[in-house]
Amino acid sequence: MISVGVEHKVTIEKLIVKCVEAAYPFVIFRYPNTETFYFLLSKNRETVKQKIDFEECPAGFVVAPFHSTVDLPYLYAADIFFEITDKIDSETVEKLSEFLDFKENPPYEKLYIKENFEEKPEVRNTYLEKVSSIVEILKGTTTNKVVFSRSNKIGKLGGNDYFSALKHLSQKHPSAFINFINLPWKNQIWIGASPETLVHQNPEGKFSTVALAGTQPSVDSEGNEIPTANALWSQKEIEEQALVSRYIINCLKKIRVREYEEKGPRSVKAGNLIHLCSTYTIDSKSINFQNLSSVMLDLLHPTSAVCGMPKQEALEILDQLEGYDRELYSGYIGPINIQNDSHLFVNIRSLKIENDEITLFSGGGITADSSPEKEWIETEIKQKSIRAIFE
Ligand SMILES: C=C(O[C@H]1C=CC=C(C(=O)O)[C@@H]1O)C(=O)O
Repeated sequence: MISVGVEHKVTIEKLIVKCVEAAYPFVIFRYPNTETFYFLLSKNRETVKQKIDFEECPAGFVVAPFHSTVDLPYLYAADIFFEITDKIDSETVEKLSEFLDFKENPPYEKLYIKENFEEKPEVRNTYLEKVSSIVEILKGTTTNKVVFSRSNKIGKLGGNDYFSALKHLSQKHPSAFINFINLPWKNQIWIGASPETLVHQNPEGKFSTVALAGTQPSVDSEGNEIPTANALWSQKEIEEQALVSRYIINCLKKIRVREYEEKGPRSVKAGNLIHLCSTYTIDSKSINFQNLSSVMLDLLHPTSAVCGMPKQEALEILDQLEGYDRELYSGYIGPINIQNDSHLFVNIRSLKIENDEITLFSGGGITADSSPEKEWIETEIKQKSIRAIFE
C-alpha cells in the first residue's frame, strides 16, 4: 500500500483528474434540492452492461443510452462511494491509493470554451424544414407527438476544474439532478442538470415518476423572474404534457395498476425554464407488486417526453429525420440501490465532452400545432440552460 503524505494531499479536483486519466468508470452526482455531492467509482475498468432489475442490481450507478433496448445500460458498481466534503477521509484515500497514483499535482484551471465553433446557417434551415415536415406528418396521421432533437458542437474545452463547474451548475439548477459521468470506453464525459425523474423507488417501497413537458423561460423580457404560479400555458403545451401523462397511465393500465396517486399538472421551475409537471406515486408494498420499478422502467423508457406518441411511430420518424446518434442524451442515468434508494433520471439538459469538443443536446415536443420557429428557439433556450456551466 502506498502511504499518502501531506505532499500527496487528495482533493476532489485532483481525484477527478486522476480518475479521468486512469480511465476509471466513475460519477459525481447531487440529488435535487440538496447540497451534498457524492462520488461513486467502479474499480473494474471493463464494461459491465446489463438489463436493469432493481431487485438484482448491486449498489451502483446506471448509465443508459437512448436506445437502451439495443445497446444495454452500463452499470457502475459502487466499489468506492462517499459523500464529498472539504476533506476526503484518510481511509478512503488509502483505498484509492491502491490503484491511483496521487504523487503529481496537476495544475487546475476553471472550465471554459477556448475555441468557439460557429453554427452554420444551414443547420437552422434544415431543422426548420424537418420540423415542418413532422408537423405535416402529424396533421395527416394518427401519430400525436414526436420529440425531435438536435446536437450542437459548440467549441473546444479549456480547463479541468470540473468540480467547481458542477457546483456552479448546482446553484443555477437547485431542483435538478446534477451529474458528471466519466464514460472511459468512449473517452467521453457527460455533464447535466436533469429536471426529470424517470423512476424513483424510495426505501419504503414507494414508486414515483413524472410527466414533464411544455417549456417557457422563467424570466420575462425585462429579466424579472416569473413566479411559477403566474406561468400561462397555451393549448398546444397543455396537450403536449397531457400526452406524457396519458402515456404513463397507459403503462400502468398494461400492468393493471389502478392504485396510483396523481398530482398536478403544476408549473415547476427548472433553471432558466418552467415546465408543466404531474407526479404519479404508487405504494408497491401495499399493492404487493415487488418488482414494480423494474417493470415500469421497461414500459416507460423512452417516454413521450423524449420520444413521442405512439412510441413506435415516433421512433420511426426520428430514425428517418433526426440524422444523428443521441448516444446518452435522453437515455436514463442515476443511482441504484444506494442507501436503499434508487433514482433514475432522464438524461436531458446535458452536454458531452469528447476529444475536448463540447456538444450540447436539446429537443422539444412537436405536435400538429407546432411552429417550427418557436421550436427552434425552445431548443436554443434549453441548450443555454446547460451552457451556463461555462459562464
Ligand atoms: C427533450 C427535452 O425536454 C423534454 C422535457 C421537458 C419539456 C419538453 C418540451 O417542452 O418539449 C421535452 O419534452 C430536452 O430538454 O431536450
